[in-house]
Amino acid sequence: MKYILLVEDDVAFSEMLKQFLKRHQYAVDVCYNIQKATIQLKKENYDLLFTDLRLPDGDGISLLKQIKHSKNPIPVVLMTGYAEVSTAVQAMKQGAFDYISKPFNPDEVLEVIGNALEEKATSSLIPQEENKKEAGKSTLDIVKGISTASRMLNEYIDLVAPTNMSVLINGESGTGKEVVAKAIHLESLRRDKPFIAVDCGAIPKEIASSEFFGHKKGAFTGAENDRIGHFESANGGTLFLDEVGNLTYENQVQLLRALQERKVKPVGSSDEINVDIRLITATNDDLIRAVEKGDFREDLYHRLNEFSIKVPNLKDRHDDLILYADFFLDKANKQLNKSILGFSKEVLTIFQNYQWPGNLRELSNVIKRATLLTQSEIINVNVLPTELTQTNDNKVSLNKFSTKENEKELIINALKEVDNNKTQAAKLLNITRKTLYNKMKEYKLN
Ligand SMILES: Nc1ncnc2c1ncn2[C@@H]1O[C@H](COP(=O)(O)OP(=O)(O)OP(=O)(O)O)[C@@H](O)[C@H]1O
Repeated sequence: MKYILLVEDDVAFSEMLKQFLKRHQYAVDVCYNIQKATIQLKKENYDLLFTDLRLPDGDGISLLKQIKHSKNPIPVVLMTGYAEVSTAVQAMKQGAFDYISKPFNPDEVLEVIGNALEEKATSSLIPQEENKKEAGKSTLDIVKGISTASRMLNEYIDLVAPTNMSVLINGESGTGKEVVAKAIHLESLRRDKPFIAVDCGAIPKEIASSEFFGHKKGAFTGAENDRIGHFESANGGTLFLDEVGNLTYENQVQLLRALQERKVKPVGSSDEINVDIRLITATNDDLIRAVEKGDFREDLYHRLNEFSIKVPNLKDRHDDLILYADFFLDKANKQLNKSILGFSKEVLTIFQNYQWPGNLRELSNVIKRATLLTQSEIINVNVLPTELTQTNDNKVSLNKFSTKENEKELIINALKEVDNNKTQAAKLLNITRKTLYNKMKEYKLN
């Protein structure tokens, strides 16, 4: 199985190309800019680089130069627009294997890639076994996202992670608050120490102090053995308290004391234990309102909120949706031992119109269920739960998409909505940029 790095900033187009290549037995990773591609090239042994010439942070030729100067050069194929053909020819003089100008047809892509890989196989001195990769291999456990909201979130994570500051994570249910907390821990100096996650909403208030600070055998009825509390378990590492707004007033006082004194005393013990923990908390309540109402201690609130991070709702991460869908499909395929290739166009339209009240968790569940129910290669509308297909938004837009007469009107509306940005409009319409251009020409919308 040959392993291709695809570098293309048009998310919908790159996704389509990736699925197409996967269907033809290639393993593909996608990057959207040069910076990410440079990191990937250092990390993985690819057989081929397939890159757009124009990228948000430079041009594909700089990647070509890097590869030519590396120890194990691989073939590079460039994608170009019509107007860039002369640049592509220059690139070939600098060592690119070939270029392919957009719009291109699928057979052309397969032919150029096939030729480039064949050339590599005959000229390469590296034993082929070393280059073998598994289908769809991804080294990422989570999706970082490329939407503006995700970029800001990732920036905040990168900034605060190496510090020792307490972080309060806000966000609706299922947005990924725990994943953010884990990411902060893994990027911190405490990454080799424990990460202990505690759901405060699930702890009965009577046993909360024993849960947090531990207890001695016989401290209360039922305490049959010594027990270590979460603070001690997390010593040296990170303690993540989810649903922190659910703590009783009494538990809030105990928590504040432990944080201020950096010591805990197990229930029934007279000895104090020194603890060094970094605290990360999460809530989907409005803690400021809780403070105003007197339900949450203001001093504790400030102690927890040295830095705050808001995790965006899935509906506000529109540009990430396909990435997440693809990630959850790969995951479901592995868990259920299936090999479904992707989603039908209608399904992607429904995904993009739906509001996702349950956020990433809901998307993940919907895809897992659909993967289980699907018997063909592609996930179709019939395996989606009714709450997705019965919403007014989706009824209207699906009808509209399926009738030719409305197409022109839809394109005009989409272009208006995104200030004539063709890439964004194509994403909204769930068609490729090239199809959008063709349709605009057909309807004389230039
Ligand atoms: N960046 C990400 N990449 C991939 N999967 C993610 C990402 N963020 C969250 N998830 C997945 O989404 C689901 C919900 O995430 P998580 O449990 O972190 O949400 P939460 O906001 O803590 O939820 P709750 O408010 O219910 O506690 C999980 O299955 C998680 O693995």
